Amino acid sequence: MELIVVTDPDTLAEAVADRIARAITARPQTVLGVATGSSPLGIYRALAARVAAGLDVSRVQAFALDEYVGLGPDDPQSYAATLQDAFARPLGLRTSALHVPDGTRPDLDQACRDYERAILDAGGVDVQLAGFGANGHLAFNEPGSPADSTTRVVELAERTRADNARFFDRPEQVPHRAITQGIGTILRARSIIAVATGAAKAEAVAAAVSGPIDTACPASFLRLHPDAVVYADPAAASRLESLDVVG
Ligand SMILES: N[C@@H]1[C@@H](O)[C@H](O)[C@@H](COP(=O)(O)O)O[C@@H]1O
Repeated sequence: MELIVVTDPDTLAEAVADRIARAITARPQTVLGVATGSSPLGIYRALAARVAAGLDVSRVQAFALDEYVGLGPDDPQSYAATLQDAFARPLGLRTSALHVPDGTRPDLDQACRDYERAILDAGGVDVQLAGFGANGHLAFNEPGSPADSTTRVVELAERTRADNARFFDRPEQVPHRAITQGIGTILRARSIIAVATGAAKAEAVAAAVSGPIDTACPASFLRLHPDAVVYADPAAASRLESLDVVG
């Protein structure tokens, strides 16, 4: 796994947007894997600027990593709504080009199987963007998640619910469960770009990049992938040794 430390979050966003734009230019029907949280927001803004400057995304499809159980696209806190607002609409993607697990289906296990199938039917993810949970989670794969896991319903760790409470009016509104792509699902992507900014991610980045590859830090499984890169700012990389900062 490659680690690239860039000077600041804006530089990181531009560098990652360039990388994704190059992939889309080379393959206009690129299937992107998209993440929620604060970390990718600058990247989505930088990509939207490239679309405004002429990057053609009319054939791009996108698959979200995860969704809360019980929240549908009409709920502003759902990842479906968040990704429409932050990613799909600014890039001018058709609504149908963004796929998000359906956490409102009565049969959630079937919804998970259908989501795995939809990714396969689209030809798999070409470029997967991911953030890091402060506890090392990847998508909503909490510590303990196996490397070969597929899309499934998971219980969220209390730390994850607390970290994500800022997006809700009240902490108790944060759902207890989510549908998440599994680690195995994510590792099937042809390339993976994981991003981290800020000191709150330093421990997770250090564990993922230089700790043991095991379920205690699901993000460490990225090291099993042949084409995974981590972009971090100096704060997020501060628990690692001997770094070359670029950008
Ligand atoms: N399910 C998402 C993760 O996919 C994301 O990586 C994490 C980090 O969020 P942030 O970038 O806001 O720190 O948030 C949520 O838990």
